[in-house]
Amino acid sequence: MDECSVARGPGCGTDGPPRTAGADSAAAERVSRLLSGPSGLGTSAARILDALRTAPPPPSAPAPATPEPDVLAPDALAPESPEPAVPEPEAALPVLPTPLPSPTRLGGLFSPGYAEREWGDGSFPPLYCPLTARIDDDLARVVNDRLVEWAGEVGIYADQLDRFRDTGFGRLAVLAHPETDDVDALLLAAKMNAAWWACDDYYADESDLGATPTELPPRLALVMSAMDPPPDAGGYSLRLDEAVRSDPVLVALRSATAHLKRHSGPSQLMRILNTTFQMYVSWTAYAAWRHLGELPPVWRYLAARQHDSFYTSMTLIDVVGGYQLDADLFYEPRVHRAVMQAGTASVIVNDLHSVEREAADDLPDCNVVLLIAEEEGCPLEDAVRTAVAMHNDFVHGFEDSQRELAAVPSAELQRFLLGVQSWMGGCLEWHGASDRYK
Ligand SMILES: CC(C)=CCC/C(C)=C(/C)COP(=O)(O)OP(=O)(O)O
Repeated sequence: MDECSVARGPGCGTDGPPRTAGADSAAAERVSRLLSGPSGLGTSAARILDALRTAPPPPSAPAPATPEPDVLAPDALAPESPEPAVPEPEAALPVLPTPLPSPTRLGGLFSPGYAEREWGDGSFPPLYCPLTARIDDDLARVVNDRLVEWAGEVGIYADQLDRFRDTGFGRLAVLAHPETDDVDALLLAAKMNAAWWACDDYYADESDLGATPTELPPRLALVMSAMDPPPDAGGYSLRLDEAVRSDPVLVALRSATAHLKRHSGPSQLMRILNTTFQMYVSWTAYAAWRHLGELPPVWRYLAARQHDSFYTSMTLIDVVGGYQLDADLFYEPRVHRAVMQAGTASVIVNDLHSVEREAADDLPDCNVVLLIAEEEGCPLEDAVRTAVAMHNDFVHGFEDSQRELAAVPSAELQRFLLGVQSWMGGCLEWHGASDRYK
C-alpha cells in the first residue's frame, strides 16, 4: 500500500501530514451539516446559484495570472433582475433522492487530506495529490470479478481476459468512488471506464488491436449512435443495429450505457453522453497527428487533453454515489473549472505512468512527457519533472477552487467536490498498482 494511502475509517488522514487539514475537516463538517440540515433535500438550485453569484472569493484565494472576469468576478455573474435564473428543481427536474449517509458511506463525507505522494520508483519529485479515501481490496475483487464476467459476455479483450482482470478497472472504481459500497453502482463505474478504455485501445491507440487513424472518426460516430440511438430510420436502423452487435466495443458501450440508465436521471445521462462525445473530438485530433506523422506542440496537446481526460470519468460521481448534482450547478463556470482542473491533473498522472507503454507502439501515442522532451530537447527525466510540476499546479488550483466554492450551501455540490477529490486520490493509487502500467 502506498505509504500515504489510508484505509477507510473515521481516523483516516490523521497519520500523515496533510497540508490542508483545517480546510478539509471544515469541508467534512460542512457536508455533514448540509446533509442533516434543512437545506439538504429541499434546497433550490436558484437559491444556491444566487449564493454562488454573491459569494466573494475567500481572502486566501490567490489572484489568477490572467483575470477571467466571466469566471472569477462574482459581480460579473450577478443577475440583472432579481428573478431566479432557473426554476425550482423540485418542480421542474426529476431530482433523485439524496440518501442520508450510512456508516459504510464515508468516502463522500470526509476528506483524508492532500499530501505530497511518492509514485513510480520514488526517484522523481512527488505528486501533490489527495490521499486515497478508501482501499478495500475485498470489495475491489468482487467488483472486478463481475466486470471480467461482463467483459466475457460483451466480448471485449476476448483473448486476453486474464490481462484485463489484472488491469483492475473494478479496483479503480472502488478506489475512485469511496462514497458507496453498492456493488451494482460500482460495477456501473467499472463498466463505463472499461468501455471507454476499450474504445481508446481498439480504435485509437493500439495498432495490434486494429486501431488505425483513418478509421477512427467513422468508428467514433458509430459509438455515439451505440450509446445514444438515433430515431428509427426503418431498414437503415436494422443495419445500424447489426453493425453495433458485430463489434464488441460497441456492444460494451451500449451495455454499459444501459446500466448507466438504470442509475441516472435524464440530465445526468445526457451530461455523461455529451462529455463522452466531446472527448472524441480530441481523439480525432490525435488521429490526424498520427496519420500525418506530426507531433503537436505541448500547448496544443494539453488543450486537447483537457477535453480528453478523467473529467469524463468524474461525470459519474453523483450517479455512483446515488444522488444528483443539479445540471446548473455542475455547469456553473467555477464548478466546471474545478472539475476540469481535477480531470486534467488525473490524466497527467496517466501520462506519467504510461510513457513507456505509449512510446512502444508502432505509431507512438501523444503523451505529455514525450512531447515535452521532444519540444524542449531535454532528457525524459527533465520532462517528467516538468509534467509533475504541471500536475501539482492543477491540483493546487483545484484545492483553491474547492475553497472558493465552500461557501455554496449545497450538500450535493460539496459532496460532489469531495467526490472529485477522492477520484484524484484513487486514480493515483490505481495507476501505481495496475498491471496495465507495469
Ligand atoms: C476512462 C476514460 C475516460 C478513458 C478514455 C481515454 C482517457 C481519458 C484515458 C485516460 C486514456 O488515455 P490514454 O490512452 O493515454 O491511457 P492509457 O495510457 O492507454 O491507459
